[in-house]
Amino acid sequence: MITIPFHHIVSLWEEAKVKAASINQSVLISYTKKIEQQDPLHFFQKSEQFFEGQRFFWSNPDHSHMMVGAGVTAEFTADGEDDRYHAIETQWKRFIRQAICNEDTHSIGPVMYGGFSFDPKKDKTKLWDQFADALFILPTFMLTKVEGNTYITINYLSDCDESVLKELVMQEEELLNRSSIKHVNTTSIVKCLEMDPMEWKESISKVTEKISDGQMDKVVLARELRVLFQDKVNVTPVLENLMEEQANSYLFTVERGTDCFLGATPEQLVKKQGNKVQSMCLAGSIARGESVEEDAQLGSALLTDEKNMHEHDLVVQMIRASLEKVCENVRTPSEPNLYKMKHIQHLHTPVTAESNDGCSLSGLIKLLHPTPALGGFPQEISLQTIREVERLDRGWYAGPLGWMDWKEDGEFVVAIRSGLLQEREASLFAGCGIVGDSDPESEYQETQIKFRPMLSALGGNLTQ
Ligand SMILES: C=C(O[C@@H]1C=C(C(=O)O)C=C[C@H]1O)C(=O)O
Ligand SMILES: [Mg+2]
Repeated sequence: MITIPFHHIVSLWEEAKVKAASINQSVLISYTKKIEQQDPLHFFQKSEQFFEGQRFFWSNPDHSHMMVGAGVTAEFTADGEDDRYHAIETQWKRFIRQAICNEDTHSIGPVMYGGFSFDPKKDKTKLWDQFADALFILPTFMLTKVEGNTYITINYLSDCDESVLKELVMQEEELLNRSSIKHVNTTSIVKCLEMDPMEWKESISKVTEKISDGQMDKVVLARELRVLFQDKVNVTPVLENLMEEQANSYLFTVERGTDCFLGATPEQLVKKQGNKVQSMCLAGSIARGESVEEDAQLGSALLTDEKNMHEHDLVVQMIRASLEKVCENVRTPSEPNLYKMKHIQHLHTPVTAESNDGCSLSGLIKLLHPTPALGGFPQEISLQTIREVERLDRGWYAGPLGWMDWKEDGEFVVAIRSGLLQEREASLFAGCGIVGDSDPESEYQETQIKFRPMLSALGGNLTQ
């Protein structure tokens, strides 16, 4: 095991204190070191002993980029700001500009993670109290696994005491030691409560009428499933199940005290790396087949279904038009392909582009969110309709969730196929794109399928 030498921690801290005194504000010290291979899930579980309620997990679909955050060194919020995306990025830039990093950062360096609620203008309930409309965290420890290499980063502030430094080194040693930990099981589900399914179907009929009247083209309506458990849910085995079952998905977990928002989403909102920009149009859905033949039949039915193609095309048009405002060479294939997960298959159109100078990741999120895959089209009237007819508090469900590094590059997903765990309860969310010829019963069935990834990871099914 390679740990970070105490004298390095101290000498960077002393350098930071001098700088802090000269600029009259506390300075971040960020130390990154390459370490032996570590299983990120194991690290996530180990960090529970010091940082329960303060952990983060991220994996991209092919697991070539995984991150685990533990502890909170700094927090960024944007209450009352007109542009919450820009406000967060501005705070981050200022904070990072003064940071002292070790030379050996392997270009990993400090990374903040967090997310945005779906719609800050929607009336709030207590459900999402722990998740502000914009909330980002710089963790104390970050384990990063990229392209098979593993790194540990420690983030601390110049104004901490020397005793904190000693504690950090002790914690790091403990977190990285390979001693095995007790395997924990998921608890059992006592009850699943569908929140007003009849009313939800009625709201679909109302919306299809508005669409047929020509008021708008598409609105995404979501609903909630409440799950009650025997005991408090431990997040590690749930995450393990998601990892095993949900191939082709991003995995994410954000813990806030006793609440935890997690999911396995297939949907990327945007990734920016230098001037390279990627996004994804994902809309239009059908079940997976029992056999290879049935699966292929369902897939080709989806690719030729007018209703689903329309649902999808609205997303492609909007994402293209938004990116064209700030990027060159916005490229999409002319036809969607199929994107398959364990329980569902979608129409999928990948998007690539090159950003112009001055185009930031926060600017891209602002332009894109919510796309018609989660909001509707046109954007403002569909959001207004959701505010009026949807009964649930979406909170961070369907919002942008991701991370940003010290170069202001990063990746954000759309936080769907997700749930909010609160000790012995969970709220799961699923929605679907409503267009003029949507049938309430088949949209209802589509949401049933979309609940399955989370429900299955929690050890249940919809007959409970
Ligand atoms: C809204 C959700 O999914 C979205 C809606 C889809 C649809 O209606 O076909 C497909 C993919 C997602 O963009 C969800 O999973 O909750
Ligand atoms: Mg749909």
